[in-house]
Amino acid sequence: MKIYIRDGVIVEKGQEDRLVDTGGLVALPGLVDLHTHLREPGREDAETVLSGSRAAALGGFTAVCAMANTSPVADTAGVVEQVYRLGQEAGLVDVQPIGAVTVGLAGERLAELGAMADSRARVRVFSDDGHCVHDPRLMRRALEYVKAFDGVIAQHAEEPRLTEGAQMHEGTESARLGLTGWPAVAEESIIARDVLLAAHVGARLHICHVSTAGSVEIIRQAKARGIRVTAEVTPHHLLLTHELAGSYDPVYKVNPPLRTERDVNALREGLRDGTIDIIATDHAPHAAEDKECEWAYARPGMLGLETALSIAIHVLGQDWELIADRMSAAPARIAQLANHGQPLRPGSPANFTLVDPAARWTVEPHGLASLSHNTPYAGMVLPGRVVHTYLRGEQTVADGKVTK
Ligand SMILES: NC(=O)N[C@@H](CC(=O)O)C(=O)O
Repeated sequence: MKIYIRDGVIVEKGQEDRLVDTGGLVALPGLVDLHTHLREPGREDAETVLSGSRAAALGGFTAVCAMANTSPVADTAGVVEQVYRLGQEAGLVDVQPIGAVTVGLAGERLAELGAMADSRARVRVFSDDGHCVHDPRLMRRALEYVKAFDGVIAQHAEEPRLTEGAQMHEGTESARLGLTGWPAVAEESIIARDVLLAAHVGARLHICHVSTAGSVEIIRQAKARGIRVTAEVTPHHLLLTHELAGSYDPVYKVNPPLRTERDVNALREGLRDGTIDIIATDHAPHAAEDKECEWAYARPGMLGLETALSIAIHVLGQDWELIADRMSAAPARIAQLANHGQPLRPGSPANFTLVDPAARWTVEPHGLASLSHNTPYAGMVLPGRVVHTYLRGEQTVADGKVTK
């Protein structure tokens, strides 16, 4: 297949100023991640906008949405503009900042949602991720506010009173290990409440990192009723289960926690039938001091950007149409990123990635572009490798190496 490009846009044959021959590689629209932690400003030892952009490009992404739980929190126009500018300077993927819903993620007062929406960063997705917007009145107000510009509230669904002291999924394994559990109902009760609030307000709600079979069922029913809810699942919740906590290796500690095989199967089914709209990485880099310690003291979170596509291929098979929808078209639509997610045809921006489906590679934590090493896939042999990535016709990854 040949892709003809002019001024960063795909054109008809004969109009190009540049030609890319895909050879035997699979061409996918540039992947879009709705849930990335870039850690800048504040924890540049764990990740920066530049290092995270490198990891993203190597993973086949052309756009990432940067979560707001930085330090300072991205709760003002000033901070979201800073992150946006850093993304432009890195120039490897489009970095779209997510704004906090509440000031300082404290869950008490609404942040400057309108100012962030009107800023140069043009924020459309708001999230207190890492924290649940727990107060139902505040959640209602946030939904009402963003409805005016068809924005979306991305909820980290966790009833904090049910997860106090929680270290892992509440079930047979937590009982056996003697660790406090994070019950499925802590997630499901917030999702149930919030789909009703979204229905009441008529605004868009997005559920971050869905992890339980019960959550999938609530979202399925809400969609059947016409409620404007979308949902994401992470690669790790599609593959890994709670028994891994038995190793006491904190690389497996994550929020929400790894669940049961039954949950994994329900998440896969939900992703296939469209109940779950997208795969989002929840790329959560942590410095060694925060991760290479005892389980109880370790921060939750796992790397995801550089392995997401391979895990998707591993879980879904080489279903390129499904992968292109769940990892590019649908997340671009939810985040209102008009220049991403389009099919590769004349008129679309030349954002794409070329993948060798036959390649297998071994995950080496210190060989990744991320500044942190907390991948749960160390030593695993994964299918599918990103060979080249293009952003507006410019190569960001060439022969598996980032160009900047
Ligand atoms: N997903 C995670 O396990 N961690 C996230 C925040 C969070 O959701 O706790 C992080 O920022 O590290």
